[in-house]
Amino acid sequence: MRIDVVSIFPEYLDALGLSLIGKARQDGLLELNVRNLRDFTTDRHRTVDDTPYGGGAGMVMKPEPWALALESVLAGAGHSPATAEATETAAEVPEHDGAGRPVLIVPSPAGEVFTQSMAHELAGEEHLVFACGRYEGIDERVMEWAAGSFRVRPVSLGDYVLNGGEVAVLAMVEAIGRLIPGVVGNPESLVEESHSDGLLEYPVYTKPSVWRGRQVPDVLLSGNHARIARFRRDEQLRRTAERRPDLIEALANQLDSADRAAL
Ligand SMILES: NC(=S)c1ccno1
Repeated sequence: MRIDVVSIFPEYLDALGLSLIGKARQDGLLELNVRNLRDFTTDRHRTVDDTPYGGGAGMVMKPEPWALALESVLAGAGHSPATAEATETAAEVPEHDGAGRPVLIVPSPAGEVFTQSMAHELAGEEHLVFACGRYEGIDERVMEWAAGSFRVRPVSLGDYVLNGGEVAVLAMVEAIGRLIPGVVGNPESLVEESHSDGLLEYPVYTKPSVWRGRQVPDVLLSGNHARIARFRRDEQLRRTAERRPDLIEALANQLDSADRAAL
């Protein structure tokens, strides 16, 4: 997978050189390129923002530096940018082109919510591009223009506001990157995770069996795999009902009688 990121704070993404994602890059499983949006400005002050039309507080990111930066991303990946005249909106781009176009992910509180399911979906893509907005956001015409060459997806980590998209990109690249085959040493560890089956994960324990007077649940020391599996499923259900009742609602018709007994 190829990932391109455009930001006015490229050093924010340095953390993606560490740990599993860093190793995946060294192993050639993941290519990551970071561009500084200011390198695509033309004035002495490398200006990337201006006042909003219609008034209001804050500043808006200018469209032209973004278009130049995204055209550089396309060129770097061997794509030819669609001309602005060729397509006014994504709707005008033939569907079969969609599969070939990179996904442009724009972190925004106004986006669709990022989920584990979306992470799996995006982990199957060949080329992801992340546009890190700052200030009050990016001129909307950039997303309209980009739809001619990208599948544009505004995405939110959750219902809160950050100062920019960089922190969201760190989270999404980690969530997506770890799902790429070969990145996580033991793929089995990806199976029983929170949200992998629609439930929160069960509690985990390790040695010593008694720690500061607290005993590991006996069933986990029993060696009875059926009982252990039932205990873990019950803990998942209990935790999910307690912390995320919305997820239980979504699974209501999939729970069997043993599951319901745990709630
Ligand atoms: N909630 C998200 S992803 C965000 C991006 C910028 N501000 O908030």
